[in-house]
Amino acid sequence: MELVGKVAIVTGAAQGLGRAFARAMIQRGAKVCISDQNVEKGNTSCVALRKELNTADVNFVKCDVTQQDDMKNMFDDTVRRYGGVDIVVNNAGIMNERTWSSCVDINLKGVIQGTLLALEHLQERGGVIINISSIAGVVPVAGAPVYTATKHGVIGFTRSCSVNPKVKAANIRLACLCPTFTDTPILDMTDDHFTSWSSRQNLWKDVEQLGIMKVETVAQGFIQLLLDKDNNGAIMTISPNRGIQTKYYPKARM
Ligand SMILES: NC(=O)C1=CN([C@@H]2O[C@H](COP(=O)(O)OP(=O)(O)OC[C@H]3O[C@@H](n4cnc5c(N)ncnc54)[C@H](O)[C@@H]3O)[C@@H](O)[C@H]2O)C=CC1
Ligand SMILES: CC/C=C\C[C@H](O)C(=O)/C=C/C=C/C=C\C=C\[C@@H](O)C/C=C\CCC(=O)O
Repeated sequence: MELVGKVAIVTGAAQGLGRAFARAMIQRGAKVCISDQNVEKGNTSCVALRKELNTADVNFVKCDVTQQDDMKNMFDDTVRRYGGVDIVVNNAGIMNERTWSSCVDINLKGVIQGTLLALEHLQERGGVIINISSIAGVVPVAGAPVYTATKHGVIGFTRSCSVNPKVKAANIRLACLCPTFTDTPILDMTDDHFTSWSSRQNLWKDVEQLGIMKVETVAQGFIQLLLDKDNNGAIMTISPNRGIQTKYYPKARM
């Protein structure tokens, strides 16, 4: 029960990896706010987690990460309910090369907004910010250039925040999680998600090459990243062929 007394927020947690991250933290004693733009799925998942884990320490808040008011309300509601925040997981993300501007709004700007609000809320008692990137944040992906740009941006932003002296002085830690393909609805992509300069077929070749991991496998890596107290600025990749690898980039030259 390593997270007893801790309060966590997870965005995009109505399903998929976000719900798995929330479950794993609740199982370790944390009180968790799950948020999502999908109210129906969010409420259903909240009820299911309460029943499955026999706890009342999970609540759902509607939050579209592209809406600043929603984001602020998510934090304020959590502080009102649980007295503070210790862990913020900026997880919400989509794969859509056609509506590429909304992909940037959700996958990158949403993570930036969530991180900036988290830094404000964690200043007093410190804490951890885990931003969900992807292996597409580390390697080029011909089939999904916009998605890849957002995930590269998440890593650059997170690492830059991690080397800020103010962040270290406030006892705040930031890290990125970079899994490869994992069995969630995001994989239910169709050709409508792509343009002539991206390709579902091309991306699916990568799926076939890399394989598809179970959500539980990625959640194990997430918990390992969360509980490692000395990994500020770390990038954790998780893949079928190389397992969990944590990388530390050279410190920035000031
Ligand atoms: N499943 C995979 O193969 C991989 C996923 N990822 C990343 O993991 C994160 C979670 O993805 P999955 O669980 O796989 O996808 P998913 O599609 O199962 O879940 C994404 C969740 O985000 C929510 N969401 C979408 N737009 C939102 C918005 N504007 N505001 C708030 N919530 C919103 C959706 O309603 C959904 O519940 C994403 O950032 C994704 O890029 C990274 C590597 C691999
Ligand atoms: C359906 C798309 C949904 C989500 C995409 C997700 O973020 C994702 O995992 C994307 C992966 C894209 C991979 C593309 C190319 C892979 C190239 C290979 O060379 C493998 C690269 C690195 C492997 C790293 C390892 O540890 O094995």
